[in-house]
Amino acid sequence: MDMNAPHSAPAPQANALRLRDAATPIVIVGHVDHGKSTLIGRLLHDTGSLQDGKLAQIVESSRKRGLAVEWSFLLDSLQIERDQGVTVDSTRIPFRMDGREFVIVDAPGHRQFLRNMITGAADAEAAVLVVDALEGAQEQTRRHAMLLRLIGISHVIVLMNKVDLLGYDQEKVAAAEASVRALLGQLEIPVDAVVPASAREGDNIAERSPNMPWYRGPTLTEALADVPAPSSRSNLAFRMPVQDVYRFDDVRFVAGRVERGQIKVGDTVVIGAHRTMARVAEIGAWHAPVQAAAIAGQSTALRLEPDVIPDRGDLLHTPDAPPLRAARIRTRLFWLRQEPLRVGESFTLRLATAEHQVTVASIDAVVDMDDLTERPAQEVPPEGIAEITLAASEAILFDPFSPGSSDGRGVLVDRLQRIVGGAPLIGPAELAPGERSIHPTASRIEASDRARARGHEAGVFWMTGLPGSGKSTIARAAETILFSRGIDAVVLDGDTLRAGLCADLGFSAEARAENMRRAAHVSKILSDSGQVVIAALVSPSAAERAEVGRIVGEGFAEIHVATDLATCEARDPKGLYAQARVGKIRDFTGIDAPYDAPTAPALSISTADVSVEVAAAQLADFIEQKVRVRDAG
Ligand SMILES: Nc1ncnc2c1ncn2[C@@H]1O[C@H](COP(=O)(O)OS(=O)(=O)O)[C@@H](OP(=O)(O)O)[C@H]1O
Ligand SMILES: Nc1ncnc2c1ncn2[C@@H]1O[C@H](COP(=O)(O)OP(=O)(O)O)[C@@H](O)[C@H]1O
Repeated sequence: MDMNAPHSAPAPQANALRLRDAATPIVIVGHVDHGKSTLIGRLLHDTGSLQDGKLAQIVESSRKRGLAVEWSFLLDSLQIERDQGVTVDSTRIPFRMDGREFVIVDAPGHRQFLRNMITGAADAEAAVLVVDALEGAQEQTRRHAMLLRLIGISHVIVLMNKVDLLGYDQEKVAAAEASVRALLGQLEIPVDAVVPASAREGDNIAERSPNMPWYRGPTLTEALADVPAPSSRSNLAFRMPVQDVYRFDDVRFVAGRVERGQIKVGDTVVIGAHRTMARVAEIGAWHAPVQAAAIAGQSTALRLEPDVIPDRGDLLHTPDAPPLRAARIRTRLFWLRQEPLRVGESFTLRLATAEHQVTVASIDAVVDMDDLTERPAQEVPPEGIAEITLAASEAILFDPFSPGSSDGRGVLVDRLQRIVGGAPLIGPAELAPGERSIHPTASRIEASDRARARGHEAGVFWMTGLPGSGKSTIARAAETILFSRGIDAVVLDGDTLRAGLCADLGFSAEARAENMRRAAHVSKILSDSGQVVIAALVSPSAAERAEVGRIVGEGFAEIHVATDLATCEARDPKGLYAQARVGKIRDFTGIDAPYDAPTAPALSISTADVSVEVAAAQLADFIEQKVRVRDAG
């Protein structure tokens, strides 16, 4: 049954609603070459979990012939199977131990690891941190350990690997263990067990090693067996995100996975978004034994009375312990995009089966990956970690992020459906004194669709130059030329803005910065709506112009109207230079206020050397070449 098909007609298979025990996801991490792959191969073999009989045979026959088994080859074979699409799930390797199911979340590279961890592919309950006993903790050991802490993995088992190379020497192993414990202690990561082992030789993996009689602690599999199973979440308050609603013979079933708690026939549930109440009349009971209850980790289907119809994404909960409800949410962000994140950007927040439109209302702190301290910042750097506030246009139901569970594990998705960040939700965002609760909305229209409709892309062409350099004159002339070529540009002129929007501002450095900030935001709004913007402001400070570039983002181009001071002063179209020279006007740019010329403008026009017509044509040509949508054919 396609669980993603909306309200699909029934084609029930007997196992569609088969209730199964939840597997315990574990993630295996560690510095490259410290033995991760070998460990996975060994663990699968020693627990008899190699489903592919051939692989097991190869292992056995090479052992019988006295050949060393390269355990990591096992993993490579699995990888090849996955590449060929043989294995359905590309990141999860199941294995069983004493009747209990585990899933190894295979995360080859660092990036992949991070992505898997935070997208919820790895609801990892526990992590095995593999450390080469010879080399001790390395840079990646440290980074992975920090991520485990930030992600909130609650059970960490350290596998001190390759102790055969230390001759199983108790003292040497103890020294290596002490250094790893010191590192994890520094990072305040509690450790369930430190297991001295050799994945290659099989010491202390599934079998107690005869080579280390001095070791009294658990083997790796014993340590894993101590990790609480996900079903222990069945004692928490009931939550079931609605995956879909199915109809069978006019009977409707609400399908989903019980994330926490349990539900029995006869219980009352609340359908989160609308706060409607209903009674559970039946639990997943066709082509399968009738269930009286469903518990955390099970996929199930409920028949409700009255027959209410929740939407995909609604959260079912019990009335006594409701989830939090907030439209502003403090979020820990694992940012995956290659460009920085800035305030005002909008995304889809995916939370279990729900999707909400959210905007980044503030960036509250960025985590320094070297020492885990938090500091204020304007933006989140590529692949950075931060605390941000997300604002939605409606209240979102959620339980705060809790390690090892699916609670509050949000993911940010951009307009192209790319996952750009993991966003564990921490709690409702308190408004700081004086702060207003704002919930910006984002357009649903794609920039590419606007460009197609208008015949050109958007852009912000920011002209800077001394008073009288010719900014306004050229901007207006270029506007006319562009219009005749089918490009509708809008001119934001300093003098014009100052007559209205910025009428309250003077010419101090602060007032100019504010003037530019406003003009930048207006430019941004206009260009987001597909407009070509020509801004003509003195904008004397290079730092403030850089800030404008940040506000506008993509499509910003700095244009220097590089007319020299003498020429501007000679022109003095408004007589302001003359007044500034005699002190009637103070802080006049070029006379008694500074002007930082751009060092690398996208275009430079010196009107001292060319006519208005030529200068305007230069500008219009430049803009047209930047924004014109080229025919694909
Ligand atoms: N003290 C002082 N310094 C600079 N300019 C002055 C000043 N006082 C008035 N004017 C007139 O205001 C226009 C500059 O406004 P802007 O908004 O472009 O300036 S800024 O970017 O905020 O620096 C500028 O217009 P343009 O000549 O079109 O540049 C001036 O005519
Ligand atoms: N090549 C040229 N380009 C632009 N302006 C010129 C040129 N030659 C002379 N001027 C004159 O210089 C003055 C420029 O003033 P303005 O456009 O208001 O400058 P700004 O907006 O930079 O203060 C106008 O009076 C304009 O007629």
